[in-house]
Amino acid sequence: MFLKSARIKKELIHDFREYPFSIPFVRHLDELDLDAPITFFVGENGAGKSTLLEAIADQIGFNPAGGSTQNYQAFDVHKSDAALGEFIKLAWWPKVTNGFFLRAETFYQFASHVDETDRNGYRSYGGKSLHHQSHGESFFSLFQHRFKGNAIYLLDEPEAALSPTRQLAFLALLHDLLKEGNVQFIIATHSPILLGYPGARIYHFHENGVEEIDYEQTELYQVTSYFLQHREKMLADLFEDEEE
Ligand SMILES: Nc1ncnc2c1ncn2[C@@H]1O[C@H](COP(=O)(O)OP(=O)(O)OP(=O)(O)O)[C@@H](O)[C@H]1O
Repeated sequence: MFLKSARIKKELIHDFREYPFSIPFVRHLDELDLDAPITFFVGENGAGKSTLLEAIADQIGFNPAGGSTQNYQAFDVHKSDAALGEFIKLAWWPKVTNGFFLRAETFYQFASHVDETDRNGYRSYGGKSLHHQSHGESFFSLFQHRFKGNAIYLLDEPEAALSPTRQLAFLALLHDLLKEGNVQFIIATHSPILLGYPGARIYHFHENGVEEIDYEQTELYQVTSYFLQHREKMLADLFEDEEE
């Protein structure tokens, strides 16, 4: 583990009505402990998970549009500035700058950037251009070939392109990397499969701040398991109004 915590520099914030300070968790959170090998961020759409992940990436020196320190500002994506970056303070022991910030929505641009700059036969990406692999294959190639120890990985919805089977394979890959003990992951997710990684720390982002919760307490787990067990009832309730 490398990154111990992220503190919000409240002393620099003057107006909580302005974005990104208007996101509810920013007002309520002072410091978030991150001293776990694997930390998940969960919560409703718009709760601010990506905003915090992006700010952490920015402060590490990763390109906030996605990539590593080598890719910093190498490719630019509209609206990729880390709005909260300057307003957080990271505490390390020890500091690392190896790693990667995965953003599903800018992965296409990242793949183009790799096409322009790769000089070693796409060795870090499974031997072929990420554009010549399916969306899920290209994500998985990155995880399989580029992710190594002695590094920190920030992943924003890595499940976006992965089938359930590949998500399970991704868990196995995480497990192999974490076994070595010198790697740290912070992952924003909506996947009940990824979230099931044993012993992970789970932070729930909500209107009143950020709190640590157990897997079974998460809405992701509860809604998914209820849906799978009571699909017909749930759909009937959902469509009730429409059919009247
Ligand atoms: N450039 C921006 N200007 C103003 N508001 C923004 C901007 N970018 C994001 N927001 C708002 O900030 C809030 C937090 O967005 P963020 O993307 O961090 O949420 P999230 O928890 O990652 O959501 P999701 O689960 O949908 O990915 C949202 O309400 C969003 O609309």
